[in-house]
Amino acid sequence: MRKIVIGSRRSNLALKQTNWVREQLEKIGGPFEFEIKEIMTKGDRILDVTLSKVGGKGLFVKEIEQALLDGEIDMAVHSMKDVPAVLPGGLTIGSIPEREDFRDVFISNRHIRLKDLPSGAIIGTSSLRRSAQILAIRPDLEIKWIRGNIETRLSKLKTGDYDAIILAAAGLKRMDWDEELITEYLEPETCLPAIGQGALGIECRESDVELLDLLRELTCETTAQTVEAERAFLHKMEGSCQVPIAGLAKLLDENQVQLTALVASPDGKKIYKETLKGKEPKLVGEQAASLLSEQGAKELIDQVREDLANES
Ligand SMILES: NCc1[nH]cc(CCC(=O)O)c1CC(=O)O
Repeated sequence: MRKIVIGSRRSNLALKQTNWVREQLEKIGGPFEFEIKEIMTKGDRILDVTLSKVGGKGLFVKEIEQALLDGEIDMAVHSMKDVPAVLPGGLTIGSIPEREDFRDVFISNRHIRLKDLPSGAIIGTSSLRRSAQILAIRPDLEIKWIRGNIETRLSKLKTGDYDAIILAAAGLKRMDWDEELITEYLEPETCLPAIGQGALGIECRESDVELLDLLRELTCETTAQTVEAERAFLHKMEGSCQVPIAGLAKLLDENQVQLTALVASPDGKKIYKETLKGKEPKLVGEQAASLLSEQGAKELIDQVREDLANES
């Protein structure tokens, strides 16, 4: 009997996701037992700085990856949208289970839909991707940064600093809070989701063949292929969370993958967006990146990078 140690962030959502994966693996069975080890990451500790300024979403993942490399844990369950485009050497995503809802949602105590908000209303988000796309359709709204896990954000909404907040449907659905809170789903035409949004990824050591065999059983091929296209775009675009970047792929009947990819200026005034399809997910992602780059997205990204370098 091998004991497999699963590393997890301490947030309720992370633990919920990790426990779900554990249950699925236990159902598959085999000579394994599982233990969950909680890890406090830097991203969880630093709550007072804009996320993009302190090194981005990768913060949540880095320390867990180090624990994998050190052999302290054997696997970790991530939200794919938090996983940087490039993994450290020696690690791999062993499984991508079936995707939850990929959409963002609108949550407010006073208003039902985004379009109901009066001019000057304050939206809470710490995502450049969300703020750029919302400002593109509602330049009259105000964006105010908000940090913390889902519970923290919901309580900040209650205390009245914000008229509405935007969250991912997937997190709320996994917590079973969707029915009670969601009054509007933002379709991808309005707010294209983050790359990998709604999908989980299970990371482990490349050399752990035994575990990889087990994890493969939990993979959803459709999700894996669509997320591959999205992440190929992210990688080729050299995107970070310092630039509004979004992407959503779906599988068409003829076994083709169709990807909609977006890069925007932070104020939402300039939006590069294309939809393209092909048979090879990785290629489709890379083609999308080339196409948007040619149109001017590359300059936009370089400009943001330069501005950041000058700031610090
Ligand atoms: N940015 C944090 C984050 N990372 C993953 C999710 C949950 C949704 C998912 O699995 O994609 C969330 C919360 C949110 O954006 O509302």
